[in-house]
Amino acid sequence: MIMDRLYEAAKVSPVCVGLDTKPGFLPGCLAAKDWSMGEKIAEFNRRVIDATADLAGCYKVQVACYEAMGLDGMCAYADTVKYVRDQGKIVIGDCKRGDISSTAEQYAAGHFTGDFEVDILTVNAYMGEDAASPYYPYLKERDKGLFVLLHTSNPSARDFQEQPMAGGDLLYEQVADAIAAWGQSTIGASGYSAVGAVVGLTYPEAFEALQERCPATFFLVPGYGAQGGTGRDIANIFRRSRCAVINSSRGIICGHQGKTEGEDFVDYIRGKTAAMKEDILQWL
Ligand SMILES: O=C(O)c1cc(=O)[nH]c(=O)n1[C@@H]1O[C@H](COP(=O)(O)O)[C@@H](O)[C@H]1O
Repeated sequence: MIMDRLYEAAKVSPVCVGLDTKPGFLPGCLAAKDWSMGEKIAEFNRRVIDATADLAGCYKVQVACYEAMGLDGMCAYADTVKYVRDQGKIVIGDCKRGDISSTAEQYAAGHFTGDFEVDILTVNAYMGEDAASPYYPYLKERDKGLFVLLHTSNPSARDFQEQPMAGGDLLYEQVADAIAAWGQSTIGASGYSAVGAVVGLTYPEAFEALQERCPATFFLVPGYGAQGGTGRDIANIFRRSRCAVINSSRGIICGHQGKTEGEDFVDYIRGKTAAMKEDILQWL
């Protein structure tokens, strides 16, 4: 089961390297190549993956960065997710899809099979369960997983997600219970279900309460680094349970900026990945 694999990988390293690769992040040595932008970005990603594979628990590829470049960018996306899987590593497609069921069925087919096949997909289920259920058949039949948006990392997360509901719970607390229920029939040997949740590291108190409330939910936790989260923010949770992977994108893949334009750019990116792993594990 995919969350069992992710849990085992995360015990070795909870670092999720975020491949939110934008043209401005390329070092001069790649930017100068006589290739399409998509080809340069795919090569950058391959080199980052090669340089960090022994330090990273998994990778997350943010589709927006590739969609913004049109067909050339989507070829880079396809190349990148395939390359991660070919290395035997787990890849999360960060697409945050959410739509009525007949459309969600198409998103599920598009991201769990074919050119864009990933292991785990981020989905937005604030439309309700029928925005998530079309993905369920793939969880058991193709060993796929979901990370459902729960309490996001952005400052405006409070606008709606923290609104009180009739029974006294906040909206995101009700969503947490729903995510736990949706995953109930897919709980694997590690005790986690194939339906995980996204919780921002920028709200550590909410995260601690959610972990206690949902012990069978595995978490994708963005917000480390560029958004201000640190290893200390996850320490209390990781002392109880290794129930999460922590994503950093800009904080890792921009590690070379201002330092080098040369082929050694990967050394800086590797250094950032190692430092993040150490920063998280030092508290355990
Ligand atoms: O689903 C996500 O990964 C996500 C959810 C969330 O609440 N906040 C959040 O930042 N993300 C994603 O995590 C990544 C964070 O990037 P950095 O801030 O550069 O580390 C981006 O790909 C975001 O789209």
